[in-house]
Parts: sequence; C-alpha cells; structure tokens
Amino acid sequence: MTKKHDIFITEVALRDGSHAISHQFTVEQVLKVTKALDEAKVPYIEVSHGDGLAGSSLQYGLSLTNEFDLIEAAVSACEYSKISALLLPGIGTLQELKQAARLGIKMARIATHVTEADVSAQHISLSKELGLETVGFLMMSHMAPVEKLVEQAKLMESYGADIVYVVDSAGALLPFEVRERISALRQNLSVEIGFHGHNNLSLAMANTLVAIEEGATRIDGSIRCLGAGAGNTQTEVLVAVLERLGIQTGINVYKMMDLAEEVVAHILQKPQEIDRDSLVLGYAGVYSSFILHAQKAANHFGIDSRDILIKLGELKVVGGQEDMIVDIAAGISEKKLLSK
Ligand SMILES: C[C@H](O)CC(=O)C(=O)O
Ligand SMILES: [Mn+2]
Repeated sequence: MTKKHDIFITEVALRDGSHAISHQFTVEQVLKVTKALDEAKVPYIEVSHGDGLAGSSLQYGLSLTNEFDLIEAAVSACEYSKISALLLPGIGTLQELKQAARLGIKMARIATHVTEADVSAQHISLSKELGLETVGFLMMSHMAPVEKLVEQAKLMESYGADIVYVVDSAGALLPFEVRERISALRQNLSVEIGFHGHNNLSLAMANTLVAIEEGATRIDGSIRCLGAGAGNTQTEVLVAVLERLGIQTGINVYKMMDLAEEVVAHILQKPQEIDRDSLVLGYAGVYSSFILHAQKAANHFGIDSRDILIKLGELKVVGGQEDMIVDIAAGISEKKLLSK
C-alpha cells in the first residue's frame, strides 16, 4: 500500500441504508446525520430512496418521506459536503434528475446492472449538461467476467462519466476478484475508478483496501454499516484504517465515531451484523436489497428465507425483479405443501 492515494469517500447510509430501514428516513434524521457528516468533513453524502430517485413504489418499498424533501434538507445542512443522488434509469427518469439538480445535488450516480450500461447514456449526458459530477455505477459486478465489465465501463466513460464504480451489490466478490476488476479498469479507462462493497461475507473492508491498492480513488462506506444486507464498508472504521495507512481522506475520525454511536446506532432497527440471511446474500450472490423483501415473503408463506435467497441466486435474479421474490416464495411453499 503506497501513500500516494488521496481517497474521496461517499457516505451512503442515507441512501443504501434506506433499504435496511424499509425507506423510513425522516427529515429530522437526515438533517441531523448530514449536519454531523458535514462537520466531520465527509466529501460526498448520498441521499435518495434506496433504489434511487423515484424508487418509492410498491415494487421497491414506499418511502415514509418524499426523497426530494430529504435531499432539500441534506443540502440545507451542508456547508462543506456535496450531496449526491442515485438514479437507476427506468426507475428514475430525466425529470427526477433535473429536480434533484434544482434542489442542489452536486453529484449524480447513474446505476445499471453490470451488463446494461447502454441504458445510462441519456442520463449520464443530462447529468453532465446539468453541471453535475457524474458517476457510472455498475451494479452486481460479480455477475460479469472482467472483459465484460471493462466493456461496460468503457461505455459509461464514452457517455461522459467522470468516474466509474465497481459495485459489489451482493457482497459476493472475493479480494482477488476485486483486484482483477479494479486493475483491469485502471488499465483500460482514463477516468477515476470507484468501489462500493457490501459486508455479507465480512470482506467489505478487505475488498476496499484491495481496490485502493489497485488504484480506486472513490470509495463508498456506510456509517455503522447502515446499508442493505450486512451493510457496506463501515465508514468510520475505514477512515481510521486509512489514517493508520497514511492515506488521507480529510475526514475527522472522532466525529464519525460520535455520530455512529450517538445517532446512527439509534436509527438502526437492529444492530448490523452478518446473520444467516445476509451471509446467504454473499454466499449465493444475491442483490443485498432483496433481504427484507425475502424475509417478508418467507413470513407470509411460512418458509425459510434462505431457501428464497438461494433460489434467487440460482435464477440470477437482478435488481428490478423484486416481484420475482413473491413468485419464488409461492413456488417453494406450494412444493412444500405437495410433498407433505
Ligand atoms: C439500488 C442499489 O441498492 C444500489 C446499490 O447500492 C448496490 O447495488 O449495491
Ligand atoms: Mn449498495
């Protein structure tokens, strides 16, 4: 690990963490957390529904609070930090992107499944026209071979993305797989590379450090692991580890520890740990945000949520196919009844 990297961290708890609390953030929570993150000098803070702008729906989960109110509150609380919003083309549209820009976001992250970068062209180019720093966010990166990932990342770069992220949505990548992916992107792209991990296999920190070693300069974390599944790379821990490594993030680690302990811990519905369901996400390569949907369906049909998650992994179900979760649960339940 060399000291030459200057890492820019994006705190994603107020977006990825939305999945973990069924999209129930309040304006008061967002104000309190963004103000403290701003004081800790976190460069970027992402705020939106867990599934990005316009995610609030029966398919993905209804938000308690309109995300534009949350974005507006976050922007008003920040003097230093820049607010980012996530958008998945097809869920969010150009209209929501314009609305978020009007409210003062400074970065837009356009997310697609790892093999579907071509659907991001319009959104990336509008984001650039709006003067936003623009990220291409390749989700479920474990599902594509390295060559495919490079091809898709190059598409995002060609549309104008300033940064392209390897997104380990399932927390399924092993450190050597992160190494080969980041290294291949570094060799083939001119733009900055980012990494977004999930901790389902307890590898988020290790994978993040490998990504940094290979040249990633944009890193996501969620404070107190407030993210989907077992959460993301834990931001306050990452800041401390990077400080020990002599890598500057500009973030005040004490302030992050206080925020994690005194505020974010109380937002969590239960402490973030790797339980059997989140472990299965990483083990079977399943989209982390499916976990609560699968648990709900398991309760409804009286079956084991792990069976649903394993099946989702076998069928290679991807983000956007949340309705499949109930179908799969109904199928498992029917089979169970017939076998009695
Ligand atoms: C919409 C997803 O939650 C985006 C993300 O954070 C991931 O794929 O991981
Ligand atoms: Mn995520």
